[in-house]
Amino acid sequence: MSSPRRSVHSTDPADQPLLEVSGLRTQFYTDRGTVTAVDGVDLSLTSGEIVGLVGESGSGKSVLARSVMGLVDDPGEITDGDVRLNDESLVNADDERLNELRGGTVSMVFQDPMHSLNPTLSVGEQIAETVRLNQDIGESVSLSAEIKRKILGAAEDSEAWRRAIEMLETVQIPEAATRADDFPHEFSGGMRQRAMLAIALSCEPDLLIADEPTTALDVTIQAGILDELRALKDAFDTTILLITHNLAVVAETCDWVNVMYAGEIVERAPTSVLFENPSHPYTQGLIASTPRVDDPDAALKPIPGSVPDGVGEQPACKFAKRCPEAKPACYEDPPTFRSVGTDHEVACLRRGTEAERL
Ligand SMILES: Nc1ncnc2c1ncn2[C@@H]1O[C@H](COP(=O)(O)OP(=O)(O)OP(=O)(O)O)[C@@H](O)[C@H]1O
Ligand code: NI
Repeated sequence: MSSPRRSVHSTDPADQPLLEVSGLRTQFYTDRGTVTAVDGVDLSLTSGEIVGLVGESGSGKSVLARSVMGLVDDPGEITDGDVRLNDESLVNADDERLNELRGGTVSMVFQDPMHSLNPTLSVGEQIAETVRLNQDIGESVSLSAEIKRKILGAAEDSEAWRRAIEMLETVQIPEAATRADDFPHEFSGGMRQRAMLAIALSCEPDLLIADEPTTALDVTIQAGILDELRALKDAFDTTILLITHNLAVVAETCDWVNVMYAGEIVERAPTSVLFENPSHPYTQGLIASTPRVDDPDAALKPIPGSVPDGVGEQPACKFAKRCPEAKPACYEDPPTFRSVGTDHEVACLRRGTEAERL
């Protein structure tokens, strides 16, 4: 659904985005100094959209995702800005509330599946557990989960187990009924990633954050998972934030794309617009450095240099040092977003209307 971007300032509740990230800054206090991994990000997701977040390794995609979930690793913290889900602040929410939301409304597939599965429980049991928790949260406010489990006992357990197998089938684990008894170490990397997705989907979340959900998978299974994400969106109006450095995955799956560089969003547009008319020199560089599906033999032009590490002073435009179009002003004047087409915004002094453009 490529609905036009809705105004953040609209007073119509139907126009409110599901997720609204504003001015978000996340920093880590390390021996090297303070690392600013997310540096003033604004992001808005409307119900039923699949929104892509792309950028080179180290650009801050995972930290942004973890910040939204309230799961920033030590020694990091959110130092500025807000994350609002259905207009409720998550930055100010307590752990109890965050846990409640993470079990149902929001769920995340982490980039590192081995560290997010419990090694001591079978894969099926872990999915069944999520199903049970989700039912408890969804159905009962008066009865504690513990009591409810005792009363409902085996019947609910077998229902949760059946659902767990169904979810493993959904993410294309072969012989799901047998493999459900396996422990995470008995799964391949790709299967673990799919198991993580099964757990995330079994919450039937309103918002799914999927961090590189297909990276370890072969192309056929990758396509199946992407189909699954689209089907999920259609069936439940699930909003998905899809993080990847694979532009082909974005092109195929997302309604919108946000391009992230050194902790900042530098360009956003509907997917087709972004690929037909990339504007930011960084986006243009990313596309030129990626193999083309339609012309796999075309010469690739890597972007020279690398993503800054987020420590110390940066030029006003953090891409300036690597940018083929940089002018002295790019080092001095911070770029703000400019419109370069319908729903198409870019943070670059060298873009915009003739009057704006450097
Ligand atoms: N726990 C941490 N402590 C210190 N710095 C961190 C920590 N986690 C992330 N960072 C730093 O934050 C920056 C952004 O990292 P992040 O993992 O978000 O990048 P990414 O875009 O997800 O990259 P990739 O595509 O490789 O997954 C990097 O400079 C990284 O070193
Ligand atoms: Ni990452």
